[in-house]
Amino acid sequence: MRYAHTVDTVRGAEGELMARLPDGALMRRAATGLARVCARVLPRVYGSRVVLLVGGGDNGGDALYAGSQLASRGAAVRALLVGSRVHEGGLSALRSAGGRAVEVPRTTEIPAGSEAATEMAAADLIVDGLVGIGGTGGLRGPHASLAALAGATETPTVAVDLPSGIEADTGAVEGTAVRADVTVTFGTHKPGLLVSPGAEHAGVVELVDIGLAGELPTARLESPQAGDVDVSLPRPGPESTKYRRGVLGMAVGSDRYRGAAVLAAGGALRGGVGMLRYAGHDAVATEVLRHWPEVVVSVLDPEDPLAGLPERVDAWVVGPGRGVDGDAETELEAILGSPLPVLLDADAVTLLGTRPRLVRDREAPTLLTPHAAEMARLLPDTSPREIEARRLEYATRTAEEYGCVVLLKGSTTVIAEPGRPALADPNGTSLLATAGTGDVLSGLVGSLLSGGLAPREAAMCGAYLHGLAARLAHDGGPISASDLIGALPSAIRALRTE
Ligand SMILES: NC(=O)C1=CN([C@@H]2O[C@H](COP(=O)(O)OP(=O)(O)OC[C@H]3O[C@@H](n4cnc5c(N)ncnc54)[C@H](O)[C@@H]3O)[C@@H](O)[C@H]2O)[C@@H](O)CC1
Ligand SMILES: [K+]
Repeated sequence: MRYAHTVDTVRGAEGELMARLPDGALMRRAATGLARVCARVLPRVYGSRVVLLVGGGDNGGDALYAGSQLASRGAAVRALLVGSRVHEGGLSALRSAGGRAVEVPRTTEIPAGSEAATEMAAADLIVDGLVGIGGTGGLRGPHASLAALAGATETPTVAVDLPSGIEADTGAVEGTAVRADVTVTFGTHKPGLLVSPGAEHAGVVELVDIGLAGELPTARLESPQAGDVDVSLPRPGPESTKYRRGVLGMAVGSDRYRGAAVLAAGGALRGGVGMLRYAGHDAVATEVLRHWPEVVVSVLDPEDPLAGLPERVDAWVVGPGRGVDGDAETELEAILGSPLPVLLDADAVTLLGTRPRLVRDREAPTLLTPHAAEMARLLPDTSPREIEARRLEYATRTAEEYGCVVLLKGSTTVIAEPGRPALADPNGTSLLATAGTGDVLSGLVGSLLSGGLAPREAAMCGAYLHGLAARLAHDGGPISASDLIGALPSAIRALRTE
């Protein structure tokens, strides 16, 4: 698991630790770790050209001290100072090691042809020490234009603590932000490094141990790795039967949207469900059976659909392609009235927007899996764009307001449960941005719910495997939701070799 803590928590922990250590010890640890990573990124340190972007705070101080270490190993290091002040200790260390520093004029626009821009383009490495956890709001003045000019070069870029311009606690990006190839972060991850859009600016994230672990409380956010999914995933043992492995009920798809049912069923079957009981009208049920003969189908009578819903199941998936008419609403109400775990996706989430009490008043485990537009129907005062910009915040808010577990789909899948650390899936990929992948996810996560996992863990494992399957299915061209189903078994197998 990767753990991330908010700025306030990091500052508190650093304060405790600093009180017991000699002055400057933490910054020395941070700068040494940073210099080590920079040396790995450079083809060779001796003779290389390094440009430091240095803001007025301790983030700039880290860059200056690391720069001094590279300079003492023979790199030509030049610092561009943009803050209204500069870390004096760092600056004198750089100068003593033979590095040079120039003040950048504090005009807002630094032109593309300026000396600073030319130097960045010609360098072997840019080190971004503009702002770290002390940054507030979008980058201002020369900070913004240096970040933009750095982004216009091909020069490898290492960000100090976090890419300047991303909000440490949320991953929100307002305006220009540095795009790093590698981010060297200190003591613990910051949420913004694990959640998009911030995560997309961070590149490979390297954590430098500065001795903070003992001072840190429970994380705000966790990001599962292959081993975490591997230990949580239910696997059949010698005593398993189809019933013990879990029976999933599925009220998904309609005569109009038959594909949703076929895809969700595929996700459940390849996710390892013991038995899948599908309920739907004749045409869609026939289609499911044609694709997956192993499914046990209940054909619903249009005159009395509730009577045909299967009873002996361990969990339910409801919603994708099911519609939002009166029948769909009555069915949703009936299923939520059971004491079983229920996953609500797509149309079921839309219906919930008009009947929030259906979940708010429910005590049994409930998991919602909306994308941003569906989530916006649950939080009428917001918009999909706002949700995408602040995923962690809105997933957490929805979980709290509805009193259930929420998996917010998209660039970074975020999972929130009241009172528990949120989870950020590390496997997000734009390969998944194609119709039907959400249906596969609902079936996959449903199979894990029926196998006995709690909603948060089922969502964590499902999201991880879903992204991994997309990557494994990808051989250079686009993939479709059906390819994803085929790759799920390899994704489960790959957990042990990742
Ligand atoms: N506190 C500690 O014990 C340690 C801190 N370290 C470093 O210190 C950093 C935090 O340092 P600071 O608290 O000095 O803060 P920062 O260096 O992150 O930023 C503060 C400076 O940036 C300016 N600024 C803030 N937002 C801006 C914006 N949007 N546009 C332009 N300028 C902006 C401020 O005016 C101030 O000069 C960490 O990220 C890390 O790199 C490390 O050395 C490890 C130890
Ligand atoms: K930075």
